[in-house]
Amino acid sequence: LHSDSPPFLHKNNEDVVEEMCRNVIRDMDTYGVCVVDNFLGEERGKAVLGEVIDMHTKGVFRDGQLVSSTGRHGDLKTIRGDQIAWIDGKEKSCKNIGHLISQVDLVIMRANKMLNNGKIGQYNINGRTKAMVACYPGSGSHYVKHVDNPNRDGRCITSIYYLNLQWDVKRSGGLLRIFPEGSRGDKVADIEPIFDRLLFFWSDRRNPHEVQPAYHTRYAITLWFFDALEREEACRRYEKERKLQLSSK
Ligand SMILES: COc1ccc2cc(-c3cnc(C(=O)NCC(=O)O)c(O)c3)ccc2c1
Ligand SMILES: [Mn+2]
Repeated sequence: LHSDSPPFLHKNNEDVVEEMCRNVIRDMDTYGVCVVDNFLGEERGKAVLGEVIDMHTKGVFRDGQLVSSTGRHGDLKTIRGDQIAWIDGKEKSCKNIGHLISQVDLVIMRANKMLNNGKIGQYNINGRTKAMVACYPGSGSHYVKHVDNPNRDGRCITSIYYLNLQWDVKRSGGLLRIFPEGSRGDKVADIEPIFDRLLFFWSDRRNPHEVQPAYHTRYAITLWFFDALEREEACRRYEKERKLQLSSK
């Protein structure tokens, strides 16, 4: 699952990107999950972290809070404790986040071209969401087991870049646990949200996952990549539902 990538300075070297793409394709085909460590290198990684911390300090994050009153006494149990901000990477105060996004794009679009005549895992990736910068505040915030794309909304790959220096799961929690489908609970993928780690996994029901309670501030940047066909069908469905709702008013 782990493929160490060489230091950043060679990153733009064609055959290094090529090699990384082959690892991503191999791991996605074999496990549906892929981890690339030292993705940007320490200097660039810290520059991205600096921009995220600045955003947090400026109060840019909004509660991603989804709550449900599941407790008997109607107490509100949080489903999701993260705070989020959407970034397209062109903002002048986010040029390092913008560079991270372009590097992840490079890997995904190259992988998309390389195998299965222009598809990765039978997908044809033609777009993505903006970057979701997420902060789990250290107060035991967590995210219950969920599937990112349970109903074919077009997202096929979840890509998460972690920013947490000297993160120790034993002390700080915040482990991402993926329960790959058909693993009958005995095989899980435990991903520590460590600094400069890039993670890919299929966004659909193949990868239910949870974020275990975090006891220190935990930062991550997520991009979801779209499969052209699934996205087009989802938008068509959405358009039809919208028209139905409008006509029934
Ligand atoms: C309707 O608007 C929104 C806006 C943002 C949303 C973000 C998530 C989400 C999904 N997954 C994770 C996750 O699995 N993180 C794993 C990790 O950090 O290691 C996460 O942090 C956040 C879900 C629904 C949303 C709906
Ligand atoms: Mn998720």
